[in-house]
Amino acid sequence: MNIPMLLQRPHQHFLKGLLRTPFRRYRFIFHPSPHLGSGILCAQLLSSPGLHWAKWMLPSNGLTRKLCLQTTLEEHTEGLSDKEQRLVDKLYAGLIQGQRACLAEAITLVESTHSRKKELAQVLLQKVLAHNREQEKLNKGKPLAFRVGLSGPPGAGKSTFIEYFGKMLTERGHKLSVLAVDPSSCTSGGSLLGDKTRMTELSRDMNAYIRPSPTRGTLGGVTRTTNEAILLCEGGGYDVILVETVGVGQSEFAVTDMVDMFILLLPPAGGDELQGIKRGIVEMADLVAITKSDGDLIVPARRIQAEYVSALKLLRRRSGVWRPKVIRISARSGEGITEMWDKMKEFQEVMLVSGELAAKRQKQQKVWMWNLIQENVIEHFRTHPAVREQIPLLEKRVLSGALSPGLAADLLLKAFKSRH
Ligand SMILES: Nc1nc2c(ncn2[C@@H]2O[C@H](COP(=O)(O)OP(=O)(O)OP(=O)(O)O)[C@@H](O)[C@H]2O)c(=O)[nH]1
Repeated sequence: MNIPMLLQRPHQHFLKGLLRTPFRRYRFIFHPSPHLGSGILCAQLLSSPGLHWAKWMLPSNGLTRKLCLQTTLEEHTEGLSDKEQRLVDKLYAGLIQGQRACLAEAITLVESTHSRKKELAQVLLQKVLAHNREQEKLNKGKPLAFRVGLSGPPGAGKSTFIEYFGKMLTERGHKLSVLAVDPSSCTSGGSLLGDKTRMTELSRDMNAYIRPSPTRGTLGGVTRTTNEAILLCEGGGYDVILVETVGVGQSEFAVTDMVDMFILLLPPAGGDELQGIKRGIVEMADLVAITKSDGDLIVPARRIQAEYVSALKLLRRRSGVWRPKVIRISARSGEGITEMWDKMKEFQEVMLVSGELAAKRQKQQKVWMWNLIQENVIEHFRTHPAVREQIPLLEKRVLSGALSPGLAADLLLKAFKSRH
């Protein structure tokens, strides 16, 4: 049902009352008078928990804008069929009881590109988030899981390390989940990262959950689903979450925005082999571990360690309480791995006590939100009818040099704004 409404300044108190009513089933069309404080109104509308659909009539030029499409858990739940409700309830119950099959199905739901499934995933996520918040309160505000990013060039020894490290953690009573981010799998359609065959023993361990990278979507899409998968794993009681990424491209940078601690694994190899490692990513590392420090490789491992110790000294400090460390490990002999875990726990502790961890997570939430907005806005722009039809021609003219890129961008933006 559509309910047209004229709002004027004296009616603001009426609006406040209205915002408290359960008007989920209605559609509201607001006609504010020109002098009405529209900013205040917008803010009130957007913060209204039940608002599902509203149209904003701009009286000056008659333009109709969809002001907001804000959906809430309550509304989603209301709109679910019995079958959908049963699915969400089943996944939620199974997930928080620690059933791996339910966690796997929940992550598949989050990764789905089907619009209805995406909605169901959001309902489930909201429930899991509420559960996680509750648990965190019981945990005296301490985060439920230690989120660790792990990156390194191909062949650095990541999977061998995860297998050893993961077994050590589960033997100590931890629950570990390994999530992979590999944007190359989006184009190639297949991924080895996080592949169970790479970590045969760990994948059989009931206290470990290994999830390969989704093979569809953009890097933005993959990071979104990985972020959501982290929350689901936390709901499932996993207290250590490793996010593994291959050391090429932008994926490691994306991962640093999802985790509490970022670890770089480097093989004891010369400069040539390490060229694939972007300098910037070394700067992001909280811990650098030189792998394969055993047998004949101990000597080169020591050399690389010394090189990185000096290199890190020159870098600007990112934390007031933690200095990045460089250690040597071997997943074959096990050397250095217990010490590595000790260092990781030390990092977590100092970051927690100093408040840097909470600040970092807050900042990450904001980055995550803006990344999603950025991706959606660009998509919206590209698919806008007025823009879409002009893109091929303008691109051609830019390529031939007949039009400057700046002017082409201006023209497209103008087309976007004029028929928005
Ligand atoms: N000597 C020695 N060799 C190792 C160690 N860890 C891994 N390797 C070897 O290094 C090679 C690469 O190891 P992986 O664990 O597959 O490396 P990765 O980084 O997962 O490689 P990608 O799957 O290509 O990303 C294998 O041949 C391993 O046997 C170690 O601690 N010591």
